[in-house]
Amino acid sequence: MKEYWTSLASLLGVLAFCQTLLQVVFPPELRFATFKLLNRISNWFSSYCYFDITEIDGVNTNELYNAVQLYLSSSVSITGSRLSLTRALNSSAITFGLSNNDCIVDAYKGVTVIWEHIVTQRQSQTFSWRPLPEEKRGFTLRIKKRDKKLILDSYLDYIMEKANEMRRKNQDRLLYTNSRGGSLDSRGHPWESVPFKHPSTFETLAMDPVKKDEILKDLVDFANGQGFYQKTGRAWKRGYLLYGPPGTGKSSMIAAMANYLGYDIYDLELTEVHTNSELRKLLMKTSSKSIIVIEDIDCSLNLTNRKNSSNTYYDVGEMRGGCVSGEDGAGGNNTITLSGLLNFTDGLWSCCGSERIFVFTTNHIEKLDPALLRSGRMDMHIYMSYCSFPALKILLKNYLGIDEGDLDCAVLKELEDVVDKAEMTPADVSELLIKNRRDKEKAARELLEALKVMAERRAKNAEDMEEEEQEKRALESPKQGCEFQEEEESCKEGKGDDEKDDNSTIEK
Ligand SMILES: Nc1ncnc2c1ncn2[C@@H]1O[C@H](COP(=O)(O)OP(=O)(O)OP(=O)(O)O)[C@@H](O)[C@H]1O
Repeated sequence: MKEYWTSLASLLGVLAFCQTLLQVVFPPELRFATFKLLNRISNWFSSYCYFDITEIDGVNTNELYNAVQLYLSSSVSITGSRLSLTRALNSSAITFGLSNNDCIVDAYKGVTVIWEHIVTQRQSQTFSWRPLPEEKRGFTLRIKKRDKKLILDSYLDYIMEKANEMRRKNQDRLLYTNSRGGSLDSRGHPWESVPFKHPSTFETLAMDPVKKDEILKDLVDFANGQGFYQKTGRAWKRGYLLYGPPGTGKSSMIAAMANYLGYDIYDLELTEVHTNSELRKLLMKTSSKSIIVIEDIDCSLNLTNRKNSSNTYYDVGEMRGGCVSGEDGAGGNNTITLSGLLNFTDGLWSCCGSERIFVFTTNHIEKLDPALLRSGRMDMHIYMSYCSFPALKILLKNYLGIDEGDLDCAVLKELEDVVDKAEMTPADVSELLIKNRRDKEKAARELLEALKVMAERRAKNAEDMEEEEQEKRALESPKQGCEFQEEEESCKEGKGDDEKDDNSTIEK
């Protein structure tokens, strides 16, 4: 036993001597360099390479980290055995996350990669304008060296794209409004937001399917068009003008667009904006991937003023019951000019974000200034029409669960014959269907009756108007009779043109 202790003491003595010798021969700097060299040599021979993606890049949040976290959450939920669960503000979905220092395997185009979530304590709080989290989090991506090109060229982009898609699906939309008369909230923000839960979608929207498809394709092209807009040097934005009678689904269309693309909505109340510069500030505080809406643009701005005035300014004071103010070429007091509004959608300021859609709605397109309608201003003019037969079939399906085949052929034919003549809005048709939704037969019958009554009333009105016109003409001098006849004919021609326009979606 004594011998054993003596040998151990000698061994420790030798070790202490070797350590001292090592300290003398290899000072700490040299040791560090040697360690690095060995590391490099081992990396040289290793077939793997590593990428670190930290949560905070300097002081900014690293978007790639968030994207990886979200992307991995879908596979983690299936394969992981220990998960971290989170639910973001305004989100209706729970996100699964990789636990601290856990690994997960992913595959992309036949290549296997390994993700490790690394969490360490932050050493010291370096000075920064915002406090950093106590934990330092990051992902390490381990891949084979030969796959480096594929990973750098497309895998990371693929992750960003997938994450954006998931974010759009998970996140509830937000509806912003500026209806506080220009006042700012506690964060100095001019917009106030509430969760946007409008259930309208392109499936529930009652309109001609061909027109609907055209709009959907346009939206998809826009949302996927980053490359196109970059290549052509155009700002990544698109303008839609929705026009048509009240109750034809203009607001529902905006909600469907937002739900389809996963964009937030900024509902701009123009009557609450006093100057062009205020308008500009509001625009600057909107985010990308959003729809900026000005509803009833003809009521928000008195655009007809232009025709009566040599100055091209439009006073919103008048619409608010205020008084007309002086000229405001560059955004002076209490006026928004048409040029200010056009700058808002078209000018340099409109490009302070990207992927934005502008939607103007109006019940009276004829009241709008031609400058607003000119080619290039609003890319697509969409007429929201009275209920047509294809739209009626969608409403019957949505509200009553009735397919074309479920209805008596004779009833279907009658509905088809009468629906266009009735000029009933989808809103009115919906109301009728909701009222009798428990009894499908009765609902269809009553709808048919209502459509017939409306069609008769319209025909009678048209007849009365025609008679009135004729009486008026008869009262005029017989000398002018022939002139009137000519006018009438040209008038009829003009009307025909209008009707043709009304039934089409005009894309510029
Ligand atoms: N095309 C449509 N498809 C489906 N539902 C519709 C349609 N049009 C109207 N509706 C129904 O009528 C209601 C009112 O429609 P909406 O507010 O979208 O019309 P609008 O054209 O924006 O009217 P306004 O010009 O008065 O604002 C909607 O909530 C919806 O239920």
